[in-house]
Amino acid sequence: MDNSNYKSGFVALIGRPNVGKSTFLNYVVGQKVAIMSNVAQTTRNKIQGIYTTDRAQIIFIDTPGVHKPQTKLGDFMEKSTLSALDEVDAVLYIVSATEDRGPGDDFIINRLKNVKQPVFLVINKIDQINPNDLPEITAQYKDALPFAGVYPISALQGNNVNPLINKLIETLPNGPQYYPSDQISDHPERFVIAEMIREKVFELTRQEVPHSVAVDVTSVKREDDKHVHISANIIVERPGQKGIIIGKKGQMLKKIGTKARLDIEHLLGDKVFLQLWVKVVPDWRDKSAMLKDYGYRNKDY
Ligand SMILES: Nc1nc2c(ncn2[C@@H]2O[C@H](COP(=O)(O)OP(=O)(O)OP(=O)(O)O)[C@@H](O)[C@H]2O)c(=O)[nH]1
Repeated sequence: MDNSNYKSGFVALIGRPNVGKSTFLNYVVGQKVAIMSNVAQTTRNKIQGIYTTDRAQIIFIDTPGVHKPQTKLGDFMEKSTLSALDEVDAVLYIVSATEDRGPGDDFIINRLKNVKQPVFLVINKIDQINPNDLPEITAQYKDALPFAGVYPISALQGNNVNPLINKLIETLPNGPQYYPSDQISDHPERFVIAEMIREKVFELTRQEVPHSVAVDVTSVKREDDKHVHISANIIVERPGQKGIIIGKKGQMLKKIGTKARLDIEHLLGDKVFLQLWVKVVPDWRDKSAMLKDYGYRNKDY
């Protein structure tokens, strides 16, 4: 096969929390790789989703929501977001059509001013607005940067996503297919498994448990060619949070485990035994050394 016209490259997704970055990634990559939630700032790591066809490969970097750092974790997240921008071939700046431009956007726009690669403005959630309002929404952003293109989309329904992908491919340099076509994420399985468990914790406990929850997958063992045994710790900051996650007679933890197991089985295509423990580690977010242990590694993600 002649590969000389093959296009490939890295694309960063950037935008305020909750604008739909994970939803976009999931739509394009076609499988659940990034945590999705109504709660802001759940995407803590740069998660890569890989889109591959016979003419192009796009490796998406899902940056955490940009926000003002208050803890070492926040600091770390911000650094990794910004350094990602220097390494990519294009940037998708995603905004939500349902929210006005705010200080968070000004912050991002300021950072993007130094980016030399093409930046596309993606206006998401257009399924939520009256089409007549689109010009007014677009006007809030369109002159803020020399955008390489403006794309109103619905990441949830897929509207107008294909033209955006085609334009992105056009923009990318000629290059090799970096990853095999069946690979959707270059993260270790453990990371995706931890994210799936974290997602269930948020989904089921809602507002009761704050974002100071980490999941540490301690072992993934294959019993035979159809069965996988997984152990993981859910790490919280306070005993009260532990109580909520365990629930009355362990009911909540059981529910979290069952829902997470089904997702993990779907991911791995195997039967899974999932064992969950809840651990209290006070102030883990402020302990830099421990961030490493819980998988927030600057180099890897
Ligand atoms: N109606 C509608 N809802 C959307 C669309 N895209 C995302 N959402 C919803 O918006 C919420 C936030 O979406 P996410 O994909 O988690 O947002 P995110 O930008 O990754 O958020 P962070 O991880 O906090 O940075 C979810 O409830 C999504 O279902 C869309 O195109 N239309």
